[in-house]
Amino acid sequence: MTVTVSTESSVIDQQLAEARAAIAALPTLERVFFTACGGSYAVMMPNEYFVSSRSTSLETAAFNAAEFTARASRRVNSQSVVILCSHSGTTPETVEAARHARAAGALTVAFTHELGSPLAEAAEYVIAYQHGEGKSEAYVAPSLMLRLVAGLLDDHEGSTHGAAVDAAVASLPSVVPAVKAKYADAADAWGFSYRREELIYTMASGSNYGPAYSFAICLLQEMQWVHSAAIHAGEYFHGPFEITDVDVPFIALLGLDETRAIEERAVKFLTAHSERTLVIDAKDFGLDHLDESVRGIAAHLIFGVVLRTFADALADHRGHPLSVRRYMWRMDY
Ligand SMILES: N[C@@H]1[C@@H](O)[C@H](O)[C@@H](COP(=O)(O)O)O[C@@H]1O
Repeated sequence: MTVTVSTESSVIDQQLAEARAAIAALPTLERVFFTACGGSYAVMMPNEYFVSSRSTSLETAAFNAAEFTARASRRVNSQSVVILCSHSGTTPETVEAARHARAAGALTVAFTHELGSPLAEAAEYVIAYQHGEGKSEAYVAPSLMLRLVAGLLDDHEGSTHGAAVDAAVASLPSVVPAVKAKYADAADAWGFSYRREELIYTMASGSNYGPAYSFAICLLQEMQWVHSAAIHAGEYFHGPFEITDVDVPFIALLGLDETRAIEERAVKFLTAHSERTLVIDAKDFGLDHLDESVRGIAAHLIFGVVLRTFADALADHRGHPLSVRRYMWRMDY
């Protein structure tokens, strides 16, 4: 059995504080870019939503790392922060994006599980998040990135997101086990019922699009070899709703952020025309204790956990472990 050793939480707190202080010390900050690949890119999406919907002065964008480098935007410069993420720290596109951003004069902050990895070497600041056995839900990549971004906004604009986000993240170690237990039976029943399904779509908007995207491309396509696509709930009525039918499976997310009405409109149509829709509503996550100002942006942290519970159940009933790959990491590509 592989034992995954994670960095101590006190060390991670120090890394987070150092990265935040370095960003605050920039003479001018105009832009925050987020870039990564695959599941790590999906982690970026809610953070781009957070900056975009809350900031009064900063430009922001999230890119696949290969495209970030290929675009070679001249707006990536000394007035920019570039936040990167790679679990392994070895994904070549993400390492290259860090080198590119640094050469362009941007401040680079990398989230990775692997200290000493090429990405950790390439970036100026590194936050080594926890993963695997013994991890704390407060110290995984999505939680830490949200804390960094809230702190960045507070430092730059005098906002007060940090305390509420920190409190939300600190509550995760108690919220997550309860949520997992709550969905265990539903996930098992869904996994059994959908075990022979060849195609399952996902749908969401706003800060929850990232988890929907990650479930479609990482868990269904990569890890289960099930056809899928993440459909933006606002885009649903502009093409995708034509494939809706009684027997076409969807997982539709209802979040708590400003875009919930967009998701509700799509779910209303979907459930009227399909008998195979699983709706996961963040109102059922038990997040009422969180400050209302951050409940919406915190919900994606729980969607990730809940969707993983469904993926574990599906993998179990399909007899197809989530670790199996045909091509990834097995050959040159
Ligand atoms: N599901 C993801 C993939 O989408 C990603 O390509 C890969 C490398 O990612 P990272 O750069 O985070 O190591 O890891 C995971 O398996």
